[in-house]
Order: sequence, then structure tokens, then C-alpha cells
Amino acid sequence: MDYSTFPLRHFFLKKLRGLRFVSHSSERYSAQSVFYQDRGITAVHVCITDIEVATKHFLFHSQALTIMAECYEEVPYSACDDEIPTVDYSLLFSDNPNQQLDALQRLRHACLEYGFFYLVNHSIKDEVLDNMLKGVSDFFNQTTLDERKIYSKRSPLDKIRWGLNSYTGENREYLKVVAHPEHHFPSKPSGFSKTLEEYGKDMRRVVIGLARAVSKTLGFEEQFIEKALELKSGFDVMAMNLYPPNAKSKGAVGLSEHTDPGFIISLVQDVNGGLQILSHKGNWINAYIPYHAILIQLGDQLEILTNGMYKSHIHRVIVGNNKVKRISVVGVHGPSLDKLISPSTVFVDDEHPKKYREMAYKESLVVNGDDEVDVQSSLEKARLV
Ligand SMILES: O=C(O)CCC(=O)C(=O)O
Ligand SMILES: [Fe+2]
Repeated sequence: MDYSTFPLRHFFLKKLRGLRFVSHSSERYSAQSVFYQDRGITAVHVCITDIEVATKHFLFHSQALTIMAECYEEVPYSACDDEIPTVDYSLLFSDNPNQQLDALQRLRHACLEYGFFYLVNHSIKDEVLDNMLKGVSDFFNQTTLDERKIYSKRSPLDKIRWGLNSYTGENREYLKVVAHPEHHFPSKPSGFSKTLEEYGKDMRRVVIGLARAVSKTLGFEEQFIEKALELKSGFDVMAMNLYPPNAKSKGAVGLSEHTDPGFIISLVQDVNGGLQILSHKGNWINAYIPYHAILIQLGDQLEILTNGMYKSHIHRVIVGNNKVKRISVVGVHGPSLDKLISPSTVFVDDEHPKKYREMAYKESLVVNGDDEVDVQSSLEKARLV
């Protein structure tokens, strides 16, 4: 079997169905142990990134270990350079009806056939992006590592969360902050909070514009998504990631494969490198985000709302070939926490049975034992078929 072109999770799911994964009480994994017991696939993912770490932290059925060992040998993290569609934000609102229609058609195609696209002419000024990326870089300054430890997990209600995953298997430092409806930003370095606020405001404007345009691509009035997800009080988290250049002693994976919750996910970065997205055809595509463009990915709750028509896609970060450190800033733009999300009746009929159960957004964020600020996907928990 050619593992580089085959969607691995399906392969594992089939092969490992029925086997149990039991986590040790190791600190790193204990919070996720329940989660892993019925989501073998995520456990497998942890294992496959580094079998040595996996065996240290989990008790595995020996048959599962053999399968994982085989797969670990063969997975090369390779990806192709297939084109990722580009959407011109300004044209989505053009006064010229033909131009607008053309841009909306492009957006529909990108949502239907890809689930991710580069957004250009988005109206966020270069200096806002540059200031924000500089602020994030200063926050992650090596000399202040001890200072940011105050944002390590203290309570499930944390609004600011910092973490350093620099063990073999995942290689990333991150800061996650709640950015909407109210925002919680670190007070240091000076000016950082103001920079994030400015960027957050601009990005939110773009997200609301996209909600209107995406509604139109589905044949609805432009307020459809804003109302269905209650975006006015939407729960947004900003995740700032720092990936070091790969060192021999560390793992090639910056961030393991996952989808993200929410309506859409915005991503900006300082340098290209490492982000790979699994296409609907089952091949990994390298994302080479054009300078100052925003990568938009569709989130789980848009997939649920459209009953699987607009899908959220699995992605990961591979740092193996990176020569320099990379920073990415990810916005997970979600529905209101209390909003119940289920497939809209328009997308459900005899030929398209309901594929997801109803869940409040808040429930979907915490159902696997994670905290709201972690913004982890629970799409598999909502799936009915
Ligand atoms: O850093 C990246 O390119 C991707 C980050 C990501 O997927 C996430 O934070 O959810
Ligand atoms: Fe992500």
C-alpha cells in the first residue's frame, strides 16, 4: 500500500477497530486518556509521530503496536505542490455584478472542492500584519521563557494558555488567547496587547464579510451564517505558534494532524514552511501562503451546518525541512458558545440524511476533556454516520 497517498486515518481506523488504547497516568497525556479510549485514531496519530514516545506513554495492545511500527516505517510526511485556490476578498463585494458573481463562484468552488483557500486583497494593512507578527516574535523571545510560564494551565477556565511541546513527536511552542466576545491578551511585552487588539478587530471584520459571502454561495440571504452561528457573540480564540527549525534530536512534526472547530479558521505566518493540508482526494498539499495573504480553512461547525457539504479539512505542520523558525497566528472563529449547532434542514432530505447530531458549541469544545481555550475538534463525536 502507498501510504503517502492514502488517507491514513481511514486505514488505521479500519485496521485498529476494536483494539483498546489505555493511557498511562503520565502528566502529558492523562487529560486525554478518556478521549483516546474511544478515539483510537488520535492515539495512533500520537504513536505514529514517534513510536518510542508512544510506547512510553501508552499501554498498547501488542497487535496495534505491530501495525503502528509498520506504518511508522513507511510514512514519509511527503506532500505535493498541487495548487490551492485563491479568492479575492475585495471582488466578493465588487459593485460590478459580473465581477462579484465570478468571485462568489470561485469561493463556492474553493469551499466545495477544497475547504481551504488563500484570501488576497483582504483589506488588512501590511503594517497591522507586520506589527502583530513582530509582537508574537517578541513574546516568544528565548530570554523570557520563564516569564511566559505564568500562562501554563492553571484552571479549565483559563482565558490565556501557554504551552511548550518540544519533546520528540511534536515540536511547537504556543500561546492561545480568547479574542472575542471579550479579549484577554498578555500584558507583556509592552504594546503587544494593543497590537493583537488591532489585528483581532480587522480580522473579525474580514470574517463577518466572509460569513456573508459564504452564505450567498449557499444560495441564502447574506445574514444566514451570522444568524445560524450567532457570530455577533461568536467565541474566537487566537492561537500563536512558534516552530523551531528542526533539530536532529527533535521530531519532524510541529503539530499533529487535526481539524479545527468553528466557522472558519484564519492563518497568517511570517515565513513559509511546513503546513500541509489533506485534500478531499486524500493527498497532502503543501501550503505556500503568498506574502501577506490569509489562509482560510473551513471549520467543523460549518461542515455540520451544511450537513457535510462544506467540509473542514485535516492539516498538520511538518518542521522537518525548515531551516529557520516559523511563526503562525491562527484565528479560530466560532459560533456563540451557547448556540446549538446542527445541520440546517435545507441540507437534509431523503438522499442526504442528517450526518451530525446537535451540540452546543461550548459542549463540542469540552466534550473530549479539553478546555474551551484549547479549541480542539470533536467532529467525530458529532458524526452520526
Ligand atoms: O501553524 C500552522 O501552520 C497551523 C497551525 C494550526 O493548524 C493550528 O494552530 O490549529
Ligand atoms: Fe489547525
